[in-house]
Amino acid sequence: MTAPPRVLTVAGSDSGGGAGIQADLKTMLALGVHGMSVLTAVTAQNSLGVQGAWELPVEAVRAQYRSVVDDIGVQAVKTGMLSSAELVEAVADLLAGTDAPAVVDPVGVSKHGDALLAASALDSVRTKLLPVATVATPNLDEVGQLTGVRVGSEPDMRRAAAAMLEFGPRWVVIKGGHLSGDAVDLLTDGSEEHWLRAPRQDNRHTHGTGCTLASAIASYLAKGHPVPEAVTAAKTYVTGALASGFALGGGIGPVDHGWALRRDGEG
Ligand SMILES: Nc1ncnc2c1ncn2[C@@H]1O[C@H](COP(=O)(O)OP(=O)(O)O)[C@@H](O)[C@H]1O
Ligand SMILES: Cc1ncc(COP(=O)(O)O)c(N)n1
Repeated sequence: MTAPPRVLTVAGSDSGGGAGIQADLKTMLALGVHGMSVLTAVTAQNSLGVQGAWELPVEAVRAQYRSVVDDIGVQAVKTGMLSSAELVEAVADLLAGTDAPAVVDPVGVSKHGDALLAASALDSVRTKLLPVATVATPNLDEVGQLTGVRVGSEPDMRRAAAAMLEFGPRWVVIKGGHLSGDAVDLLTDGSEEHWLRAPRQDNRHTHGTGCTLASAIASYLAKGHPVPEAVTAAKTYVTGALASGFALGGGIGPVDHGWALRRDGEG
């Protein structure tokens, strides 16, 4: 068998298995690419929230990245929780020296409102990380934190996208998941505009949606799809995963990463 495309996630661990590295690797398996990971932080996390978080030393992050990229090679990289300014800057430097598209999910806070990025790291995200992103995928809270643009409606998403593009990513996806009505995301590079619309799933088990979307984009890019096709296919994957998200624990359960594998009616 020939090797599948290789995708690397640089992100934090979610012990509950719904978001972070665990969501990324499950998404990659479901989409038929070889998933690899550089761990940036460990969280004690479950359906109720984040009970603790511990960052890895910057040398440990650099060493994992070099081990993977120098031997195995990557066709796409996805970044998630980066925790501190020091880690943001180290990862931005590593991405700048890698010849593969980078999907940057500028993770700020968890669904429960727990901080996953220090406030002091925001400036490094703006000036170091976003300029090396092929696609940036902020949610509305992250857009607010990074640009100051508050999005309350679809027209505001255009202004938010323009403000994000000023930091230098090639493309931006403004995720409208937190608005009401249809789940609408705006993908743009400043000249093309693609509105990606899916019916809102009436399901509170949405833990990991952002990580899943970004990893799916990276997986489709690694398979050779251009950005608009990759983001459209990733939106279809996350919508299906959300539709069959399930209860686990006493709070917000995970999306179902395996839904696309079970479409043929198996177990
Ligand atoms: N209830 C929902 N129904 C359908 N799609 C949703 C729903 N909530 C979020 N999404 C979609 O999931 C993806 C992740 O968005 P969002 O939940 O806003 O990100 P994050 O996890 O970073 O907060 C987006 O494509 C968004 O439109
Ligand atoms: C380690 C880690 N990384 C990212 C998220 C964000 O995921 P979500 O916004 O879906 O809660 C998370 N909760 N934990």
